[in-house]
Amino acid sequence: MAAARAVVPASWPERTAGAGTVGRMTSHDTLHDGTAFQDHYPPDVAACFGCGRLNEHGHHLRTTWDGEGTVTRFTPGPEQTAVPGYVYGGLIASVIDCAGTGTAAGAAYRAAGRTMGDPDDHEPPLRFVTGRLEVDYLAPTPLGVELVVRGHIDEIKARKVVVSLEMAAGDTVVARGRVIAVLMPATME
Ligand SMILES: CCCCCCCC(=O)SCCNC(=O)CCNC(=O)[C@H](O)C(C)(C)COP(=O)(O)OP(=O)(O)OC[C@H]1O[C@@H](n2cnc3c(N)ncnc32)[C@H](O)[C@@H]1OP(=O)(O)O
Repeated sequence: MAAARAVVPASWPERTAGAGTVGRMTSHDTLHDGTAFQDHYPPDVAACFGCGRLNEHGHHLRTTWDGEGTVTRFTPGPEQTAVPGYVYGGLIASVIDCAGTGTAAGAAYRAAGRTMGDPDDHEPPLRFVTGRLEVDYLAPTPLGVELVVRGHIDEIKARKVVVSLEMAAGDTVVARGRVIAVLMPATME
């Protein structure tokens, strides 16, 4: 356990709602302009295969606020087949993963009273990686249908955000997941 490696501003804990609490909407929260959290990732962490806008081969997953929660939408192509007509489970996990880490980043900025992409914000970026990913596959996921993942922030601490997620294909909930997102350690820079 090496808290000293955390890339987190000294002011962070005092500016959150408090360790162990669920983040709430604040008056500082202005990221409701249609841009996605991933649109504002610094270039050095914008190459993720799932959500990096700079990865030309990736999925370019984008997560936005939807009220107090978040939403991520993705329509798998036919190359994402598991068995004919149905989506590969690893892809489903990937979508939940990046929806979770994206939600964590958005929630952390919101809790800190910061706005992602604010050019006047010179504090260190809050970058989250996956510490734990859980996925329950509840129903076969049809190809050719937009998948809608809704994220809910369960817990925010200084170095950790826990997000629960639900994926639907049309009216059918096909998967549920949970992501424990942890501030990216300096060793990954
Ligand atoms: C930046 C955006 C890029 C896009 C990211 C897309 C998602 C990804 O694919 S990321 C790549 C996959 N993930 C990785 O490679 C991460 C590899 N793992 C690591 O670097 C470390 O183990 C890391 C950072 C997860 C945790 O580091 P560590 O120093 O152990 O964290 P630490 O400070 O002790 O723990 C912080 C909190 O997280 C919890 N935690 C850490 N790891 C885990 C885990 N595996 N399971 C559950 N909880 C965990 C701790 O219990 C602690 O919680 P609490 O405060 O409640 O006690």
